[in-house]
Amino acid sequence: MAFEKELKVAQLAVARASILTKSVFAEKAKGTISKEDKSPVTIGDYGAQALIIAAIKHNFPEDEVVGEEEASTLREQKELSSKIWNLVKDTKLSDEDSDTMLGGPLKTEDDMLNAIDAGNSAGGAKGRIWALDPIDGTKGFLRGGQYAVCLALMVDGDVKVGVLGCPNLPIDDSEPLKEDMGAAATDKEGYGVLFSAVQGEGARIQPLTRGALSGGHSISVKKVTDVTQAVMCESVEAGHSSKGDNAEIAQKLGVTGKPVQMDSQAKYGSVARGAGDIYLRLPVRKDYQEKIWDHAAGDLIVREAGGQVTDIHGNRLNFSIGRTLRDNKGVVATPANIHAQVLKAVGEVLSAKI
Ligand SMILES: Nc1ncnc2c1ncn2[C@@H]1O[C@H](COP(=O)(O)OS(=O)(=O)O)[C@@H](OP(=O)(O)O)[C@H]1O
Ligand SMILES: [Mg+2]
Repeated sequence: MAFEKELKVAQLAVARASILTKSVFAEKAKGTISKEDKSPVTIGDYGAQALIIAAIKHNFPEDEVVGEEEASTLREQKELSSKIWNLVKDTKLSDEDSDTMLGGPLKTEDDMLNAIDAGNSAGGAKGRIWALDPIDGTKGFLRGGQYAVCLALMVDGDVKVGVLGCPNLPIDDSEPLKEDMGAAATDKEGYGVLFSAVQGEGARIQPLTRGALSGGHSISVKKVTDVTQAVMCESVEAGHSSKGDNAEIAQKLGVTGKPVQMDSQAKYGSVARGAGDIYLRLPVRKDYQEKIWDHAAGDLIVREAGGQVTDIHGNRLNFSIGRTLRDNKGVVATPANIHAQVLKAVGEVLSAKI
């Protein structure tokens, strides 16, 4: 097996960071984090980034990380920083060996800030670079809906390992897809999954637990024989993907069901396990460049599960040119057997608008 250690570190680091995000949400639900704070997402984002980067740096000191956050403002906000530190220092997997593999707990608040700042890679086509989104789907996280802790390893610009922690997706693959499944406030029975993929070795899912991660099974996209029955997933925010274009494309394909709206890369995970079939991300603003941390893990997981992922022009997502996907526009993720058909409909609808 290739990238065995990288996969294990990524899975455990994402699981540990997911635990932190759940504690933050629980504090918010209890009212311990006051409303004026507006900071649950900041706390979760910074805390999860610190934990994951510390784990990467412990195991692979030479690797670079493209992380969504940086700590310069946090260094000036002492109160916020110590709040985050209080959570970070106490977040553990229940399995001691696993924590040890991640380098154990962080030692000082300064270590935490330095770990956050180590996510400053410019990305690119050379070497080993991790792409990290500590909380993707921030709005979903705040609502107790879908969000994801996302980590991918790129080698020379090619995604080799992808892991998505989705604390609020159901463990049961066959549960029909609906928005806001689960509640992040608790370790609710039956919710929380970890998707992983290694290039060339398929995609897997396992329950996202506090203990050592084991078990699980391989997943694959659903082979859609009749596209009119396909389940489409789309962003919640109208500003992130055009709802109108999505509806027109659905109509062109004859899709009858309503699209399921969910935040974050949980959409990629859902397509990969066959709970959803088509994920379209249709540009709203011409100038917006998608960020690599919003797509790297999901792209690999869907492709390894038998799906195809391209932009709206049919080009593979290009993770090798920096922190953004500036060569691409939008995303079309589907089972391989319907990708050409969906892409054609996307092209027809979007070209009519230019
Ligand atoms: N204008 C525009 N167009 C496209 N995408 C944008 C745009 N603005 C932001 N973002 C990024 O969208 C990430 C969340 O994507 P989602 O698919 O989860 O969207 S949604 O929350 O369901 O609307 C979100 O990631 P998070 O910030 O981690 O939540 C952003 O990086
Ligand atoms: Mg994101």
